[in-house]
Amino acid sequence: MSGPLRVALAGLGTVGAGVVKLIEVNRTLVERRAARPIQVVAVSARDRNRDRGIDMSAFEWVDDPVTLAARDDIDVVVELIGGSDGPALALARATLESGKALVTANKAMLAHHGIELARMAEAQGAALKYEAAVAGGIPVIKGLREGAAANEIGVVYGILNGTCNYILTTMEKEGRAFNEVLEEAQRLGFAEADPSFDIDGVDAAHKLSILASLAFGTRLDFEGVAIDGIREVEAADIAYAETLGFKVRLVGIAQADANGLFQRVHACLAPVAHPLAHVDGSLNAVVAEGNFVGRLFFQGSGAGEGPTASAVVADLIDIGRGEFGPAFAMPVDSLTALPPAAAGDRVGRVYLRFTVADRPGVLAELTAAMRDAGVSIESLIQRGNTENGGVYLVMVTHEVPERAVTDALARLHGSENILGRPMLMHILDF
Ligand SMILES: NC(=O)C1=CN([C@@H]2O[C@H](COP(=O)(O)OP(=O)(O)OC[C@H]3O[C@@H](n4cnc5c(N)ncnc54)[C@H](O)[C@@H]3O)[C@@H](O)[C@H]2O)C=CC1
Ligand SMILES: N[C@@H](CC=O)C(=O)O
Ligand code: NA
Repeated sequence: MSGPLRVALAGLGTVGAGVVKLIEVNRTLVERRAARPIQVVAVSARDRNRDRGIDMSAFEWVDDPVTLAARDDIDVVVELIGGSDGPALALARATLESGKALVTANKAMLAHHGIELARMAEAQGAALKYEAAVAGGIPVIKGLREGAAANEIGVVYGILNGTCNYILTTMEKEGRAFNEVLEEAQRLGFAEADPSFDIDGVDAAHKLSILASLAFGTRLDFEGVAIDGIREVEAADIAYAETLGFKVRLVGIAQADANGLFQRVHACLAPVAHPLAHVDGSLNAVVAEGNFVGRLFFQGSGAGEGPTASAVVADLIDIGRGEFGPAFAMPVDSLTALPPAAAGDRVGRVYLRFTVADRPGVLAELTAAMRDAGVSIESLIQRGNTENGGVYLVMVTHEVPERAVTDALARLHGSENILGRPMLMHILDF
C-alpha cells in the first residue's frame, strides 16, 4: 500500500456523518480497494457540539472550511455543505486552485458552476468527483461517464428526486396528506435544506443538467431546463391516474437531436407497465438509450445517509487508486453547446384535470375547445364534488403536438365554467 489518502470533510450533516460511519464500518475493504489507508484528518461544520451519534474526537476541528484548501497535510477535500454558492463554492474553488482533489455531493453547485470547476480541475490536473450528486447511491455518473462512454446516447430520463418520489408514492399507497409526508421525508434526511428545491423540481433539474452533459457531451445548461414540480398534484390526480392505468412520478427528461437540447422536469403519468411506475419510496431510477448498448436502467436509493455516503466513498476510492479523468464526458473545450429545443413540437398524450361548474353545457364547451385546437380525446371521466363546489373533469388525449394542448387551454382561459387552474401532466411514452 502507498501512503494514506488524507481527507478533510466539510459538512457533517446527513451525508457527512454517513461518510464518517461508512469509513469506520467498512474501513478494511475500502482501504484494500483504494490500495492505501484512508485518513480523515480534519472536519468542519457549523455546530461543533451537535450530537451526531459518532465519535469525532480523532479529527481536528476547523471553524472555517475554506482554510482546508490551503493545507499541505490534506489531499482531498470532501464538500458536503450544500448550496450553489456561498461557503461550498468558495471551498470548491480554493480546493481546485490549490491542486487538491475535490469530492462533492452538491448538484446545485455543479449545475451552476460545474464548467468553471471542471476547467479549474483540468488546469491543475486535479480530480473533481461527484457521484453522490446525481441519484445518490446509484453509480449513474460512473455508468454514463465510463460504462456507456462508447455510445451515442439519444435520451436520458428518470426519477431524480427521492423526496418527491417518497411523497408521491406514499400518498398513492397510504392516502396520506402531502405536507405530512414531506415532513417525514425531511426527518428521514432525504430533503434539501430548503425543501422547495425538491418539491418545485429544482433539485431534479440540477441533476438532469448534469446527466444531460454526461450523456450528450454538451455543456451543462441548467437555465435551459423547463421545470415544474409536484405542488399542484392532488390526491385526486393520483387516484384518477390509477383508474386510467398510470402512476404519477416526477420525471426529468433530456433529449438531444437535430432540434437541439430538450430538458424538462415535470410530473408525468407512467403507464403501469413502465419500469418507472414501479420505482417507489426514496428510490431513484435513470434510463439511458445508447446506440450500441441499448436501454440501460439504473435503479437504487437516491437519497439518505447510507446510499449517499456510499457514493462519496466510492469517489474517494477512485482518487486513492489514481483513477480519474475529465469531470464531465470529455475535456471542457470539447463539450458542445446545443441550443435549447422548444417543447411545442413534441408529440404525446396528455392528462388534463379541470375543475368545472356543475351546470349544463360545460362538457360541450370543453370538447369544442379541444376540437377547435385539433386535440382528440382518448378517455374522459367526470366524477365527484370538489371543495369549491365544482366537479372534476379528467381527460386523456390521443397523441397531439404540445402546442395544440396549449392552444385548447388558451381557448378555455377566462371561461366561467372552469374553476381554478387546469392540471396538465404528460404521459411518459419512452
Ligand atoms: N441528504 C441527502 O440524501 C443527499 C444530499 N446531497 C447533497 O449533499 C450535501 C449535504 O447534504 P446533507 O448532508 O443532507 O445536508 P445537511 O443540511 O444535513 O448538512 C449540511 C452540513 O453542512 C454544515 N455547514 C453549513 N454551513 C457551513 C459552513 N459555512 N461551514 C461549515 N459547515 C457548514 C452544516 O453544519 C451541516 O453539518 C448537499 O449538497 C446535498 O444537496 C446529495 C445527495 C443526497
Ligand atoms: N433532496 C434530494 C437528496 C438527494 O439528492 C432528494 O430528495 O433526492
Ligand atoms: Na450517484
